[in-house]
Amino acid sequence: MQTIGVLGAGAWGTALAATATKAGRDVRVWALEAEVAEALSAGKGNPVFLPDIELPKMQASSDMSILADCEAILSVVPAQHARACFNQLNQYLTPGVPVLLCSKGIEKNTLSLMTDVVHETMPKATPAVLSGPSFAADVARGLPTAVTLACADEKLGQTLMKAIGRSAFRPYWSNDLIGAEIGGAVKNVLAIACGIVEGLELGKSAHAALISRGFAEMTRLAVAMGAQQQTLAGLCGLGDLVLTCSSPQSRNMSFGMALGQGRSAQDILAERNSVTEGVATAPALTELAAREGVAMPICQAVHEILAGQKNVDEAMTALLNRPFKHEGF
Ligand SMILES: NC(=O)c1ccc[n+]([C@@H]2O[C@H](COP(=O)([O-])OP(=O)(O)OC[C@H]3O[C@@H](n4cnc5c(N)ncnc54)[C@H](O)[C@@H]3O)[C@@H](O)[C@H]2O)c1
Ligand SMILES: O=P(O)(O)OC[C@H](O)CO
Repeated sequence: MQTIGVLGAGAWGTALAATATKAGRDVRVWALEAEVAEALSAGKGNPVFLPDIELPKMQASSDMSILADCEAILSVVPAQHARACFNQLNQYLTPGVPVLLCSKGIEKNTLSLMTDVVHETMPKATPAVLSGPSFAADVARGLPTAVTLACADEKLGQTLMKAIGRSAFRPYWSNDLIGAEIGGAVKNVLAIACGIVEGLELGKSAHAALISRGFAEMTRLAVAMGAQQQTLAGLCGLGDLVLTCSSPQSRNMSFGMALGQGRSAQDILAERNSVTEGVATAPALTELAAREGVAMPICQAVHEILAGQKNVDEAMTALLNRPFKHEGF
């Protein structure tokens, strides 16, 4: 597998394109913004979404036909834009081509996971999922991490791992696509909650308790949707949850911190050109949890705050006054 297409040149698409280039692949990048495509093609990095990081030169275009006939596609557009992009991408795919889903979110209103969106828009494609603890800036700088690469077919999974893996970017194979998707989507909402706890200065004990109970929520939903429990204990679940809930380098966590400090969601988002996936995923997750009959009180509290149904203090008081119960998933 030599020719790799990358759909989306935000911070993560750019970092993955750089990784695959360093791994020796022939990489082609589709960027929505012409200025990003021009800068990447000229070897000037990505001044919009990954400024001040030196990157290898790569072929890029804002014309999606650049992805025609690639042997694999990495999809790295924000979850709420995936469907529109896939509708356009479909015409350029060869039958059976793997589409490795690297974004972390659930589609609003339809409650579709990204694999569902692939099935509905690109029936020729074979979906796979890449998820795990990985800040784009770290990966683009060549700092080491490990991620889950979930693919139903182990042989195809191995081929994809060899195509994009390097010593500093270590994929581990799993056959559990649903587990990998749910882990990545839910951790973003939980990171907003952790940020709120941090912004309210509730202390590190509260922070750790929230991560642990959040992990129980994530696992409950994933298992109810057919995932394997052990997947959530891996890189795409606990691994990414710990990373995203631990550092203001996370957009979701820093968004939550600002909310906890009393700022409005609208004001915080207006200052950003980057995506904060947990914001759109929170309402979708609340609906999905209700549909599956799964209790997700922390994620629901985030949704209630974002929907203006409760302020942060009211949401926190409600969480702390839930009935005592048996621990566990
Ligand atoms: N940045 C990270 O560290 C990181 C790591 C792992 C996963 N992810 C996931 O990758 C996905 C992309 O995030 P990112 O950080 O690369 O993005 P980003 O915040 O750096 O950039 C925003 C992206 O959204 C794109 N965009 C905006 N409007 C669009 C539209 N109408 N159609 C298509 N694309 C549009 C922009 O072109 C750009 O690529 C998200 O799901 C995120 O959760 C990000
Ligand atoms: O900056 P965030 O919160 O979107 O998190 C980035 C990655 O998903 C961390 O693995």
